[in-house]
Amino acid sequence: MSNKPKVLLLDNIDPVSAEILAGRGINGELYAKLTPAELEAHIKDAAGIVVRSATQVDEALLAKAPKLKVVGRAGVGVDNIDIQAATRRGVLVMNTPDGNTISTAEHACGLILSLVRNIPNAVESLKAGRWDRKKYLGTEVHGKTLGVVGLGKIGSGVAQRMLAFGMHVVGFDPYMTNERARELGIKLVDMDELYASSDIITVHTPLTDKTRNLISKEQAPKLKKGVKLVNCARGGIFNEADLLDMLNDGTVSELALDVYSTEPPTDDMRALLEHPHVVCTPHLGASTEEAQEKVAVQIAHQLADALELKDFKGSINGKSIALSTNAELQPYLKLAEQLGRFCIQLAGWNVKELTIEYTGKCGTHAEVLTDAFLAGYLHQVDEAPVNLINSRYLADGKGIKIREIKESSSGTFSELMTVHIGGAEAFSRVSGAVFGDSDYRVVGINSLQIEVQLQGNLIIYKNVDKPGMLAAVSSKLAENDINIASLSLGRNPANMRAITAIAIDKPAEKTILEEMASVDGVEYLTPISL
Ligand SMILES: NC(=O)C1=CN([C@@H]2O[C@H](COP(=O)(O)OP(=O)(O)OC[C@H]3O[C@@H](n4cnc5c(N)ncnc54)[C@H](O)[C@@H]3O)[C@@H](O)[C@H]2O)C=CC1
Ligand SMILES: O=C(O)CCC(=O)C(=O)O
Repeated sequence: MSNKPKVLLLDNIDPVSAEILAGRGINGELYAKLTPAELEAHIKDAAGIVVRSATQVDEALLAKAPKLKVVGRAGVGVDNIDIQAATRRGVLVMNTPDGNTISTAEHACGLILSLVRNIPNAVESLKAGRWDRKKYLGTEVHGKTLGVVGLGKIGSGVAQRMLAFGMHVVGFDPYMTNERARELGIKLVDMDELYASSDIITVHTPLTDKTRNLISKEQAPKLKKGVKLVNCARGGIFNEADLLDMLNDGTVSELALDVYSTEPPTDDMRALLEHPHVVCTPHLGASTEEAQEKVAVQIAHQLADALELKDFKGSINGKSIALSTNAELQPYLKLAEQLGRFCIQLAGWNVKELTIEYTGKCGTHAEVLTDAFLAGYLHQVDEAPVNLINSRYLADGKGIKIREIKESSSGTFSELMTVHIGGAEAFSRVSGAVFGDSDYRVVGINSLQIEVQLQGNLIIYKNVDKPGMLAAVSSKLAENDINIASLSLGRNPANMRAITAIAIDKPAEKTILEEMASVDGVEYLTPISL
């Protein structure tokens, strides 16, 4: 059996993806269509899976894929992937945001032209032996107003193309600046103005709570009578149940759909699809040779890069993971993770608030460093694996409140990470720093200076600061043949308390730790293994 990582390439992905993966030492297995049972069998040992829109990557499927690291979408929309479930499981989800832009924009324009010139109906009529020239009198788009909702890659592309046809283009997109709109020749308007002024409305947004039912009976009074509608984005942006009535009462004169809230559309959609003023295509926006090759090439490279932990382009649920390959960050990522491992063992599970204070330049990357800290902090959590993708999500699920503070550099250390542990019994603050390239140390616990390397087996205890303490505690190690590798002690004369960190050559058994903890004056003792 090959020990190369295996990636399932589903939904008729262009075979070029398998060739690219093979060149990167990855087994890409191409399957046009799998039954649920076959998919379950194949996904068991897969490190990656690439889909288009047909395969539903849901919680149930992810649960059957213990080795899965990456889900790749050869396309834009990820609505067939349960991002939350993937994030929870630490599985990276990535898409290819621009590989099919041109094809989809061209398809939307094709639909617009099909509508205004009755092309599909006219073709069908002629093929049926009729010569209906009068019936298929059309209209020009020149001089008419096109309303584009969603001025991202595809929406802007449609606008540009239809401007070339002489249309006026108005658009709505909360994230589009006036300056960029002006450059494109689009007039930015609010939705009410877009509804009121558009002869044709085309939508190019994702399906979200804000875009669902963007056009339904409710908007009818706002629309230009006989408006033409195009949806080449996602089913559900138009209220499908209302569209038939809106066509029948003349609110909408022509409708073009490429996408449906259920794909393939269910039987209750038949009346709408068969309506003479409806042009419909079976989700063909991205179905061109060029787009399919582009997305297959892009996703294969992206997936191979991610599996090699080289780059995370196109990642959707791994904001910080994209940064994690930054060479300068590596020592701080390691420090953060080791500090996380240290803190959870020091403070236990009752912590409900963690404040992470970044001193110096490392604060620029506070977000990814906190994710790394949390990955270390939650490393013992049973929902393996915990990584930069799901660590914050898991912390949230455990009700742990996370705060970040960024300070400019001050004091002894120019770069310092300090963790304030809310609700911990004995140890409420831990500071760590990087020495050289790869020497990670705790440099303070509570308000005391202490220096211990974040590696191997440690014992940390708090004690009354009185003569003979160290000898009494360390003798228990000597009696059990455990060598001390290093030792650091911080004292607070004001309250006569000290904290001691001992690095030992091998782990101490529970009975030895109990003996140490029972020494008179030891108030709290905990082993730490890193
Ligand atoms: N029919 C097909 O085969 C294809 C469909 N698509 C779909 O087309 C849509 C657009 O894709 P792209 O342009 O690549 O994405 P994009 O991310 O570049 O653009 C989406 C735009 O929608 C805007 N937007 C989000 N919420 C909005 C709202 N409430 N009102 C107005 N604008 C809003 C965003 O600001 C963004 O500019 C997506 O839904 C995608 O899944 C994409 C490729 C192929
Ligand atoms: O893979 C396809 O053909 C669907 C494309 C699509 O809808 C998308 O990329 O969002």
